[in-house]
Amino acid sequence: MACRSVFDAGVITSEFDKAGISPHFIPCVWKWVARNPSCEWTDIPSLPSAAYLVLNSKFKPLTSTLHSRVDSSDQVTTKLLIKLQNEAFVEAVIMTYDTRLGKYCGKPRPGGLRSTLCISSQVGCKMGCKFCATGSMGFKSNLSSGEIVEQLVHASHISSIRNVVFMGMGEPLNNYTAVVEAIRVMTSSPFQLSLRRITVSTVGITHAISKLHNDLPGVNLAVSLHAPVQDIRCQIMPAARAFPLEKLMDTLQVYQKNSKQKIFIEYIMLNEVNDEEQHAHLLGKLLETFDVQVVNLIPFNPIGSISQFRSSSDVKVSNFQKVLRGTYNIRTTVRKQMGQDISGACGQLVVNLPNKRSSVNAELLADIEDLRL
Ligand SMILES: C[S@@+](CC[C@H](N)C(=O)[O-])C[C@H]1O[C@@H](n2cnc3c(N)ncnc32)[C@H](O)[C@@H]1O
Ligand code: SF4
Repeated sequence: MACRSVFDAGVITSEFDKAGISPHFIPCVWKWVARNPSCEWTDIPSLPSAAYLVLNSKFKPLTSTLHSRVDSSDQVTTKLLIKLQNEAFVEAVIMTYDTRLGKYCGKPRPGGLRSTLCISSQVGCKMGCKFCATGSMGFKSNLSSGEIVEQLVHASHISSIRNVVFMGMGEPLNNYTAVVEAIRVMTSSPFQLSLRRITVSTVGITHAISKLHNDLPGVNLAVSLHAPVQDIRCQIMPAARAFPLEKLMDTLQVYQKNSKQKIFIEYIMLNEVNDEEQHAHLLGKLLETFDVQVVNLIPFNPIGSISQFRSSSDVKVSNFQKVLRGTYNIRTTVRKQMGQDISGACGQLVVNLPNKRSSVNAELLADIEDLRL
């Protein structure tokens, strides 16, 4: 039987419990592994002897390996290709921000560093969005909570990670239990990230959005809306049939009422699909009663022959932005293009080999990071 990751919190808690070992020892194990992923269990001092037996028989320090790493030419973006125990690959992207220079920077000065990590929650995705290469893969497997946390462990050996965004491969709310468990581990010792610095991006899985605030109060929610009306949403995002726009907006109203948190809205700009002035007005009206942190207009990243879409012209994107800002007073940004030379762009990945294009969206990280400043 395959060994489990020690970062699978539920599994290690239950195994320790069965062996009569206090759960208080778990953060100690995590601390050692986070510091030194190739440690031997016997390196960890002061554990009860039963703990060494359990660790030896059931767990590996890390179940995934860092297969390769590619830095962008400006060294702002680093893409990690991580091999899972089941031989599948996922990607994670690190972006480094220099707080003193006030921009993403490849050569940060000491003390001015903050890094954001974009991670994957699934291999492939069953949501099938027509503009997304990950969607075209279909669903392959869910990551365990440990495999999700291990992306943070690998990345932390390269950079000091301050923010985490679930905007890599997969639909995080479609792997809800593992994602919630992983976030709880990330916010506890030794990682101790603040929930405020973690963002979950979703296509709009309504029943999961309803639970999110209770399970993770304070976590940020980004919604990939992409159309202001149901029929366009259905054309480009098959999941909209299962999670209709009206239901989604009702769910978001309740979410905001309960959480008192602003939401991030993602809107991919697809030529002659959802990018006309009338769509901007419909979107503005749809969002009028919401507390929106920002609408991110995302230039479509071509995914070769997989998709029939084209990116909207700069003029159309700019007009769209003007309507949302001018008429509806909604903070609206246009996604920066980043990490292109290492294929670190939104939705472009079908991961198998190191040089294939990436689904991890470096531009999104930039927008989220900008808003934290
Ligand atoms: C890859 S998804 C992962 C998170 C989640 N499944 C979601 O859809 O929000 C992250 C973001 O990338 C966007 N995206 C997907 N394919 C894209 C493409 N080809 N060009 C630009 N953005 C894309 C998605 O719409 C979403 O807003
Ligand atoms: S955009 Fe998100 S939900 Fe849609 S197919 Fe890609 S990963 Fe899945």
